[in-house]
Amino acid sequence: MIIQPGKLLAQINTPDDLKNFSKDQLVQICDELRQFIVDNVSVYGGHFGASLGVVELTVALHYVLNTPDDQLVWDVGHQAYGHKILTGRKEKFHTNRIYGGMSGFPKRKESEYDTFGVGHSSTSISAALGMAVASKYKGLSRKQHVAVIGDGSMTGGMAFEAMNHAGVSDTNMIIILNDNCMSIDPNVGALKDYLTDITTSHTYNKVKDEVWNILGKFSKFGSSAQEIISKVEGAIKSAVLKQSNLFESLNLRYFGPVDGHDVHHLVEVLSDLRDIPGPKILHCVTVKGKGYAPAENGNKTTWHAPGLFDKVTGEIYKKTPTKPQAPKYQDVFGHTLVELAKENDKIMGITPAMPSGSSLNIMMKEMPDRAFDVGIAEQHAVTFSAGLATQGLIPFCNIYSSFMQRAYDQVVHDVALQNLQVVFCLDRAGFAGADGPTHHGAYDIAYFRCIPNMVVTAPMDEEELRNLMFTATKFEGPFSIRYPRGQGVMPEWRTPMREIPIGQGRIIKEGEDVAILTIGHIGNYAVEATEMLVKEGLNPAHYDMRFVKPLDESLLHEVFGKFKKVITVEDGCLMGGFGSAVVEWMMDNGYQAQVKRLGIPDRIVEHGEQIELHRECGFDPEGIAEAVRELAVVTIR
Ligand SMILES: Cc1ncc(C[n+]2csc(CCOP(=O)(O)OP(=O)(O)O)c2C)c(N)n1
Ligand SMILES: CC(=O)[C@@H](O)[C@H](O)COP(=O)(O)O
Ligand SMILES: [Mg+2]
Repeated sequence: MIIQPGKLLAQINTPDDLKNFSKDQLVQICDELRQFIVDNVSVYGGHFGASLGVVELTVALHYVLNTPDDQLVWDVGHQAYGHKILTGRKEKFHTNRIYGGMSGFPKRKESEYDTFGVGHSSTSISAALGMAVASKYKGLSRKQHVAVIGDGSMTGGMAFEAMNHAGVSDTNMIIILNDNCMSIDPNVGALKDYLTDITTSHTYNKVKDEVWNILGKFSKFGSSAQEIISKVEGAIKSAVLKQSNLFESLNLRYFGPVDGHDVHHLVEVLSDLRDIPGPKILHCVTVKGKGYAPAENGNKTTWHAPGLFDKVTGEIYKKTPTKPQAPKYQDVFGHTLVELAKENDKIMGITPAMPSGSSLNIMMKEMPDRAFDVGIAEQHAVTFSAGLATQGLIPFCNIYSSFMQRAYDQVVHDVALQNLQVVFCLDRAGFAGADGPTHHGAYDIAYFRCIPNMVVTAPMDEEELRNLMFTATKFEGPFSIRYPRGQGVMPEWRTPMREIPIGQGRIIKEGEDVAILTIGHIGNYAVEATEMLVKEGLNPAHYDMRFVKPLDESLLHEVFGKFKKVITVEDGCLMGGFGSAVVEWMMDNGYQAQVKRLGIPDRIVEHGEQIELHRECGFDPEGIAEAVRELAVVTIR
């Protein structure tokens, strides 16, 4: 079903088309753009509240700027649906995040208007600054560079590293701080309080408006007039604000706060700012979910990415299961951590800005002094955990596999080198699904298993997850547990917990001719595959290795002693992953076997449902079965 846009939006395929409309028509264009997003996301899914919140900003930016020549970088990119629709992708917007369709995030290969590939937060200022410095170097002095960054993303350290550099760069750059007081969950930390302070300070805002008026009038009178105004403005601002303005202290001229839903005012402000040289920041106050009542007034976390919903009633569709459902792994983690923490007062919980996504919010609610949302700050989350561990506490640091890439040095330098007891729970390991390659947790097995001291594990089901979490509390060193996005397999998951000997795998099914070695949840596909194969008269064995590091050596002696044909299966990158570990072990121990490794190949795998991506990469149940069939008939050369 292709959804029809409103009358004006129908005439807009590029920002040049937008510029053909009068300023007075922009309000209607915003309404139609918002409606088009509601119509599509309610039926096809995707991120929601963030895009609604920047509709006016998006229209104003493309109206004022000369994109794609002027360069616009969206932070994270989950708010860029309006941008995509206005820049040539309205017709295919219904394929958003669907296998083979357009990406849910800006992507350079998708459009020349997508200046930078995004998905992970807090990169926009660095990227836009790089572009701005390049323009300056090339003598393109009129070109503008804009980074649009949310208040949540502004809590990421990279954003501050970039502002520190931008402040001394003398480049044409506007940072737009889209402040809606929300990350996915409510935003946290002292910066959030600081921004609220500015937004609500009446005295400051009154003076600011007056300064702005003067500035607006004189901004076109050349650089010496601007310099004087800038000094006056700076003096007034710091006299008025209790503390000096954070951004001004970093040499970024601060403008705002402005109403991010007043498209006319935004057009004026952006037109003025475009003519002011140097790095500057515009503080826009917006409402996440703006213009769609259930999202604007309801639970903003739910409406961040609500799934499909009835756009008229605002009812979010939930599947009504006919039989008891297995829980999500994240919920098993969340409840189990509380259970463990009740028994062991050393246990603490840490998440960098994903309390709902990781289910650490369960512990945050029950034990607020022992569970922390530290903002979008993966590096800090890891080193903060390391600090806790030095004091004899046992931090469970829960980070999505792909976001953990940010904190690699902290894992090595701050945790592993000191052999500290930090438990890393890597959620969303394996293919993330519709979020695509920026979010796939493809590399963690490879990048963790090469770190000395690190134990690397993956549970095949809920019971195993609980056992591994329990085991981690007894192990005095770094311990990682990876599990995927989505449901497990055990509706009755509250099993008693037991300690698993470090490095011990298990046999799932005896067999002959071919052995399948799996790691983690994907082992359930191997169970399906072996059931299919048995019906066909084949009888492969199946082992769930549980540990990538240390590997279960006695089990491997048994496997390679008995089988000359082995298949490894992992929902992780083939290069350097679990299969590689098995082959290395085989070589080191003098065995010879034909080994077929199944997993994520050495290329970028795009977005789609997890099962579609598993199929594409040949490790869905049928793919595993086919690999066994092929191997069963081939003899070693
Ligand atoms: C490095 C990293 N950590 C976590 C996330 C998950 N994440 C995506 S959007 C988001 C909240 C961003 O908040 P903000 O920038 O204020 O944007 P808003 O949704 O409020 O518009 C988070 C935590 C991410 N994309 N990247
Ligand atoms: C944009 C972003 O990074 C998050 O919103 C992410 O899409 C959340 O993923 P989950 O839905 O798996 O929690
Ligand atoms: Mg926000």
